[in-house]
Amino acid sequence: MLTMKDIVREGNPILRERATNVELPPQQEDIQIAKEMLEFLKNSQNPELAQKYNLRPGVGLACPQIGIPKRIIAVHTQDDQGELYSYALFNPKIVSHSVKVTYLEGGEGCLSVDRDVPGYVPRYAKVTVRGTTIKGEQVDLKLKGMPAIVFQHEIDHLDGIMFYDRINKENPFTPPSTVILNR
Ligand SMILES: Cc1nc(NNC(=O)[C@H](CC2CCCC2)CN(O)CO)c(F)c(N2CCN3CCOC[C@@H]3C2)n1
Ligand code: NI
Repeated sequence: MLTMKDIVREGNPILRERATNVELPPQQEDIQIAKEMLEFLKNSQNPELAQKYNLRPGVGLACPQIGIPKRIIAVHTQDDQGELYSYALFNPKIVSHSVKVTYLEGGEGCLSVDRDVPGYVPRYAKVTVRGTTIKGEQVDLKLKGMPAIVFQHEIDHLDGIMFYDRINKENPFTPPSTVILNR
């Protein structure tokens, strides 16, 4: 099982590289990686397991964060209606998005960043993400709210972008012109 020792931290150049597409249909090796990433997120949200294995809680994970530069992400989060979004996706990409942007009121963090970086991280309020599931099906996920933010954070990792790259340098708490999500 994946634990925090498997998570590379900022300073590792892999976090600044563009990850490569995986071969489709997904091969067993990549399916295994995707499953382990999703399992890590579930474990990290289980109080007993998180404490037992000293896991930082996570709702998303990108493959470069475990030292493998492949375009694989895992997301395990709920939206504000409490609906569960639990996906591992191969070669995900944003195929459309809203003009509107939103922010997590409390800012963002990252399992690869062992420090607080305050500030609003602008994200599209709505996105359609296209990718391939573990079953090999292509899906178009229409997302808003927390799931939309998580998928954008993870897809950024595949392009070597860290959340703090998007914080306004002059005024990190630039008043958002749109809805603010409560974390
Ligand atoms: C928002 C949040 N970010 C948590 N951590 N950071 C992460 O997931 C990073 C990715 C997220 C940072 C902002 C957007 C994506 C990891 N990243 O670096 C991957 O690239 C959380 F842990 C968390 N929640 C709320 C839901 N809760 C349910 C019960 O279990 C605990 C869990 C805690 N919400
Ligand atoms: Ni991250």
